Amino acid sequence: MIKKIAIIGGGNLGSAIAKGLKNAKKPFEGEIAVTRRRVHLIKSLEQDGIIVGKDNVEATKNADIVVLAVKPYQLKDILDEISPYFLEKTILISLAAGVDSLQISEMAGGRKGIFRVMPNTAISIGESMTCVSAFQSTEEQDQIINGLFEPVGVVQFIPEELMASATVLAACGIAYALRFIRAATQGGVEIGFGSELALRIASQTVKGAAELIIQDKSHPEAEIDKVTTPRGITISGLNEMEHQGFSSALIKGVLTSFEKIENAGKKK
Ligand SMILES: NC(=O)C1=CN([C@@H]2O[C@H](COP(=O)(O)OP(=O)(O)OC[C@H]3O[C@@H](n4cnc5c(N)ncnc54)[C@H](OP(=O)(O)O)[C@@H]3O)[C@@H](O)[C@H]2O)C=CC1
Ligand SMILES: O=C(O)[C@@H]1CCC=N1
Repeated sequence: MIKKIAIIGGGNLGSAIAKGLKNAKKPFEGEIAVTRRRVHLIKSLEQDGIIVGKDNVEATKNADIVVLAVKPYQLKDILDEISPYFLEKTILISLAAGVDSLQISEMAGGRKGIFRVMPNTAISIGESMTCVSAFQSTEEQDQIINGLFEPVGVVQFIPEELMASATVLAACGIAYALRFIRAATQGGVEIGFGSELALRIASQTVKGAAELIIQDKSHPEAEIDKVTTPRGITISGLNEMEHQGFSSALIKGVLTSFEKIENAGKKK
C-alpha cells in the first residue's frame, strides 16, 4: 500500500502530476509532498490537500515513491542530496527526458526498481498518455506503478529504447495538437467566428475526432472518408492543406524533436 509520494521539482509536470493524482475520479488517498525552491509558486496546491515545501530531504523521508521532476541536468545533485534517505522499498521514478535508467541507478548508488515515466501535461485532468519503462523492477513494483498512473490516463509499458520516441509523440505531442487547435481557431476567426467561439468549436471538434479513434478503434482515414463528399468542401480544404505540406510538416516536426532528444543524449 502506497502511503506517501514525494515529488521533487514542483514545476509544470511535477505540479500537474500531484494535482491529477489528488483530483482523479479514484483519487490517491495517501500523502503527496511536492518541493521546489520558490515554494510560493506552488502554495495553491495546498487547496488540493498537497503538502508543499522546499526541503527535499524532509519530503523524501518515509516516501514509498520518489518522483524526480526536475530538469535532467539537476538529477545528479538532487540524487546526491536525497538518496541517503531512501527506504529499502522506495520506488524511484524519473521524468527526466533523455536520461537513461542505468545512469539514474548509478547516480542513486546502484539502486534497482527504477521507472522512467513519460506522462504529458494532461495528467492534471486525468487524461495523460503515460509511457513507462521499468529497470530492474519486480512484478509487484510494476503493478504499483501501473495502478498509480491508471486513474490519471492511459498507461503503456514500453521498452526503454522507445522512451525518447514516447517523449516526442506523447509529451511534445500535446504541444503539436494545441498548435493545430490554435491554427484552426485563427482560420475560424477569418471565416466569421469570434475567437472564443472559434476556440470552443475547434477544441471540441478535435476532442470528438480523437474519441472516434479511441472509442470506435477506427482508422483516421476511414473517418475522413465519411466526411469527404465527392467534389465537396472538405476534400478541397484537405487537399490544399496537403499541397501546403500539412502531413509532411508534422512528420518533419516529430523527427526534428526526436533528433534533438537523441543528440541531447549523446552530449552527456
Ligand atoms: N513539461 C512536460 O510536458 C514534460 C517534461 N518532462 C520532463 O520532466 C522534468 C520536469 O519538466 P518541467 O516540469 O517541464 O520543468 P520545470 O522547469 O517546470 O520544473 C522543474 C522544477 O524543478 C524545480 N527545482 C529546481 N531545482 C530544484 C531543487 N534543488 N529542489 C527542488 N526543486 C527544484 C524548479 O523550481 P524552482 O526553480 O523554484 O526550484 C522547477 O519548478 C524534466 O526533466 C523534463 O525533461 C517530461 C515529460 C513532459
Ligand atoms: O520540451 C522538452 O524538452 C520537454 C520534454 C518533453 C516535454 N517537454
